[in-house]
Amino acid sequence: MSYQDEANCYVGSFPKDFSYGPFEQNGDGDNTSLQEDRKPRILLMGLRRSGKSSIQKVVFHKMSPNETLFLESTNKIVKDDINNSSFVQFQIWDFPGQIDFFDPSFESESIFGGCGALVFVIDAQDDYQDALDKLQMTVTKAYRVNNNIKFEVFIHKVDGLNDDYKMESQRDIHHRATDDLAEAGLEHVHLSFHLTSIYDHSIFEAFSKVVQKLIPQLPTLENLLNILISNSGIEKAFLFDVVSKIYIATDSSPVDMQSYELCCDMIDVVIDISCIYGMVDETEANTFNNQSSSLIKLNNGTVLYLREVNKFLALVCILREENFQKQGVIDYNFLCFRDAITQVFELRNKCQNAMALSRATSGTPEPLPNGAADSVESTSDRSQVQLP
Ligand SMILES: Nc1nc2c(ncn2[C@@H]2O[C@H](COP(=O)(O)OP(=O)(O)OP(=O)(O)O)[C@@H](O)[C@H]2O)c(=O)[nH]1
Repeated sequence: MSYQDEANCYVGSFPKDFSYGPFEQNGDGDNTSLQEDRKPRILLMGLRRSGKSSIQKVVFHKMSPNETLFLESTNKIVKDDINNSSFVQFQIWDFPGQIDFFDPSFESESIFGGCGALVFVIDAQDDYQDALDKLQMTVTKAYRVNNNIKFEVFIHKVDGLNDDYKMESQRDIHHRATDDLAEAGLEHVHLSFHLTSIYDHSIFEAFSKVVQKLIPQLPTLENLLNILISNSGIEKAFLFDVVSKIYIATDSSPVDMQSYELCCDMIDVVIDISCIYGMVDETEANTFNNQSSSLIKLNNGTVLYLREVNKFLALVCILREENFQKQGVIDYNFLCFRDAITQVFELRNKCQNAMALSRATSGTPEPLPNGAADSVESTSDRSQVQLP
């Protein structure tokens, strides 16, 4: 089986969680629209000018941060399909800052019902009391409709703040937001906080964490990465979605921002070089393919090693130069790793296809072929609504 075939294996129907592979390859128009409707949603909310549209444009549309200065205010919900070009597939809904939950036209059931994560953006350069009030209102409203939502608070625009003030703001916002929730009787609701800016990699890192929480196979991917690094003398390994530079998994050692930035930069280098020198045919859109790999030796004795996993995913490893002498072992272990990942998603595909088939024939879901019903999936699947 070629690598391209392997990538195509991931195509399938994924009713609730992340889908793997472009829908267009499915070749079934009706099925495609069904899948589009069932894609998990990430909602971007927050006050006006807090930076929601900028985040979406920078992370998923390669807009340079400076260009966001010219973005116009959003005045209706903007739905953005993150698919086709990327391994990770979902929808991002960008809300206007002035949204009014008490407006009768605000369909909270359908908006929050199928939502996987709600990202609330707070402008840390501004007075954030109003934002905290809005956060409390938003969480209360959303949690009542769907208690499976992951709530993520981005303390945003921290590029303008010094380190002490950043930490102080985070502590203060954390404290006040959790107090507000406790007052509303929602002390059990968990909020995750991230310090972010579009002017550095923090926004990509934060989005990686949001996306990871919605990938049901994450523990398996982490385990596979742990096995790979411990048997190959690798210090840190990231599994990247190449297009968005979101890492969908890493091994269980702590992530330090510098390592992540190095790996992101390496992906940029590989893509740039591939675009300049790797294009066989002028019409070729994606030059990152099964032949892609790269090795960069830094002058501090560290090696960065990139291998493609499939059309959308790359493994980027950081290791000491002396450990790279056994490159054969690393390469062999990588092939085992890639096989294992393929199997994980093939199994996932089979389960999803079986569920889709049983739905089509009987109208009610049947147990998964391996007998392991995915409770999270079925719960959320029930709450999944058709898009307006
Ligand atoms: N310094 C700094 N400015 C940012 C950052 N992110 C966004 N901005 C700026 O914030 C302003 C508002 O950004 P938008 O993305 O339009 O904000 P929004 O939340 O979508 O605004 P509405 O559509 O009105 O709700 C723009 O001028 C951006 O350039 C950041 O990380 N740091």
